[in-house]
Amino acid sequence: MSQAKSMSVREPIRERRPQFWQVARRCCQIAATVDVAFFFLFHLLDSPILAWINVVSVTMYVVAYRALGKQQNRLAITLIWAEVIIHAGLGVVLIGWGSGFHYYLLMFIPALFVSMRLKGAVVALAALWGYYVALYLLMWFIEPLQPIAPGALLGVYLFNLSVVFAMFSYLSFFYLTMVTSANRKLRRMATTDSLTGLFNRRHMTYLAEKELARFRRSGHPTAFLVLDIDHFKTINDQYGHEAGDRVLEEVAGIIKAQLRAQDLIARWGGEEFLAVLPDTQLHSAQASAERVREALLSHVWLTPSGERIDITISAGVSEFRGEDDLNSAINRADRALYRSKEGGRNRVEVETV
Ligand SMILES: Nc1nc2c(ncn2[C@@H]2O[C@H](COP(=O)(O)OP(=O)(O)OP(=O)(O)O)[C@@H](O)[C@H]2O)c(=O)[nH]1
Repeated sequence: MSQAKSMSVREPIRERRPQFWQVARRCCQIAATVDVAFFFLFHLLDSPILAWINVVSVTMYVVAYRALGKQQNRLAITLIWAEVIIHAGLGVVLIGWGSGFHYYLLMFIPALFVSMRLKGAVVALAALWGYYVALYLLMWFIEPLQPIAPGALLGVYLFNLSVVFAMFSYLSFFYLTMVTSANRKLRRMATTDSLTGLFNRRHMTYLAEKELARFRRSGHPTAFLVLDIDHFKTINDQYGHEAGDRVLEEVAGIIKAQLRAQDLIARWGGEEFLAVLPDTQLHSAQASAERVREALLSHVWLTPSGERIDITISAGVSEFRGEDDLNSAINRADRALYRSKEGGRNRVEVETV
């Protein structure tokens, strides 16, 4: 029962959005620095209460910063919330709405959605809105308790506005960077094979179809190589799956190194690779396949335990023909590959009919 319960415990917030807590830590540093500036500013403006409030604020940010470092996120976020809400409220009540202290409350809007689940964020947002409006209405009915000179008020307003602008810009830039890198990662995951880094089958099919369309338009020759590691099962069986994986990675690297930058290379199946060679005639493609075969043959292959092993590859070569669809061109390369295997492996065969 207790185990079932612990299995259903929700994932801690930090693990869901680690970058958010990183930026929250940075915000604690910035906010504490701003509060130190406020301490001196309000002393100069002869507002000791507002000045000493900042000592409390800095202490709260320091504790929140340390709590974030220890992954005590709930404590940290409570402290940050309390600091901003009380500080903004006191600032407005003591020197007026014109101080611009209320702008700091708005900074919570994006942070709420990133740090909470949707339902909690909506409730907190409603509460924040209520507090903001209540503060505004309150200042309609009362005068500031510790007014400062109009020039000083303008200075405080401009300072607050500038800090909020700077912090929003920082947060926006941070989110933009995060989204861009997440998109890049997703695209990479959707198009590449995670083990070898080559294109995956789905993306290769898309790219090869595009090459086929280009071939139909321009008639430029386009060749196919299907490459298959020989007796790969034995490597797995004798040295383990992990050793097999390392071989796949290295073979992928060698194929890539031997072909041109514009050639498209994919992991087509378990130990099978497909390369599409644009603007390449059959005999050149055959020479490329031979180059790959020889490079693999002359490479020194070592197992994780340092044992030397032989790795060879067989290949089949074909090219697009006028009436082709993608499958028929690949099938011809496959048949040529089959002849390589039948003929003793470690060979390159070219399509016949
Ligand atoms: N380590 C590892 N092995 C894989 C992976 N994908 C497929 N395989 C293995 O690749 C082996 C392919 O075996 P077979 O199809 O019999 O081919 P082969 O042993 O290379 O024999 P020939 O192709 O006839 O020379 C199988 O044992 C699969 O389990 C992978 O991602 N990692």
